[in-house]
Amino acid sequence: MGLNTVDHNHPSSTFMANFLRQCGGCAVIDGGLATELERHGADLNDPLWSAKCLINSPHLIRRVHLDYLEAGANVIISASYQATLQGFEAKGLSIKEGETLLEKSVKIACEARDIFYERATKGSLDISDDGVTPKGRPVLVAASVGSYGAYLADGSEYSGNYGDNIGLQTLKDFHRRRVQVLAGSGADLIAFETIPNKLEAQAYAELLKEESIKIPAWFSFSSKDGTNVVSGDPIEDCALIADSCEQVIGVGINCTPPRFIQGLIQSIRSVTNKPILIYPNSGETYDAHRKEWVPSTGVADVDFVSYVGKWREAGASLIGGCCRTTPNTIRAISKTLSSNS
Ligand SMILES: C[S+](C)CC[C@H](N)C(=O)O
Ligand SMILES: N[C@@H](CCS)C(=O)O
Ligand SMILES: [Zn+2]
Repeated sequence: MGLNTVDHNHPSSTFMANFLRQCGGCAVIDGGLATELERHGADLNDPLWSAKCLINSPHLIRRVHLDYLEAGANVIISASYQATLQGFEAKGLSIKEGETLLEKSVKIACEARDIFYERATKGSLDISDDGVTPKGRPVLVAASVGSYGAYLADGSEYSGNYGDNIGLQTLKDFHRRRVQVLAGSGADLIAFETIPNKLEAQAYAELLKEESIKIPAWFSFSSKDGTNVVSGDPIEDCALIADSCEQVIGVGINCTPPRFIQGLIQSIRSVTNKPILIYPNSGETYDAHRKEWVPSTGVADVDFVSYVGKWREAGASLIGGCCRTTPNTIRAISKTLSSNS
C-alpha cells in the first residue's frame, strides 16, 4: 500500500490526469450547494436537508449549479448528499420513487451543464473578462454521497461516532443501492463527501469493488483539528484506504476550516500520489440541533482566497468550497488560479 502502489496506467488515473490537464493543471470545484439553496429561500430544516429540494424545488438546484458554473466551476456536485433511499422511505416514498429522486439529482446537474454550454456557444455568457472563460471549459458532474451520519441528520458527520452497533457490514448495506443507482445515473464520478471516519471509507472502498462500480470516485474527509478526521482517526490511515482503491481518482478534505487545510494536504501527500482535492467550509460551526451555522468564526472570501496559493503549493489540484461558501468564493478561487497559471 501507499506511494508505490499507485497504478498510473489504470484507466481511472488517466481520466483524472486528462481532466486536470484540460483544466490547466488545477480544477475548480463548486461551493456550498445547501448554503445557496437556503440563500434562495429554501427551508432545509428537515431530515432530508438539501435533498428536500429534489422533491420541492428542483429548479432552484439547477439555478445554483448554473451559478457555480458561471463562477468558474469545473466540477459540480449533485444534490444527493443527504438523499438516501432510507430517508425517502421515512417520508413515505417507495424505493422506486427514491431511486428516481437519486437519478434526478444527477439529471439536474447534467441539465445545468447543458444550459451552460449552450449559453456559451451562443455567446450569451459574457464573463470571460474576469478570467472565467466558459467556452471549452471541461465540466464534470459528481454524484454526491454523504455519510451515514448525514442521513442521521443529527450532525454526526462532524463526530464520526456511530456507536458500537454500526459496523462495516451495516454501512456497506446502508449505502449499497444508492451507490449502484448513482453509478448508473450519468454522473462522471461519485463524490464521497464529508467522510467522518476510517470505517466508512473502508465501507465505500469495499462497495466500489464488490459492486464493480464503473465510474471513478473521490474520497473526501472532514477534520476538526488538522491532524485527524472528525472521529479521531488519523488522516493518513484514511487516505491510505483511498490510495489502495483503484476506482478512487482523488482524495482530500471538505467541510473543514481553511486554517487546517495546508497541514492536511501535506499529511495526505505523505501517503499517496493520487490527486488531492480540497473544498473547505468557511470555518463556521454547524449547530445540528437548530440546523443553523454559527456565524462569528467565518472566513471572508478575500481571506479564503489568500490560502489558495499555499494549498496549490502544498499539492492540491482540485480546489473549491463547501458549506457557507458561495459563487463569489468560487469566482475568486477561479480568478486566482487562472492568474497564477
Ligand atoms: C454537512 S452538515 C451541515 C449537513 C446537514 C446535517 N446532516 C443535518 O441534517 O443537520
Ligand atoms: N455537497 C454538500 C456538502 C455538504 S458538507 C453541499 O454543498 O451542500
Ligand atoms: Zn459542507
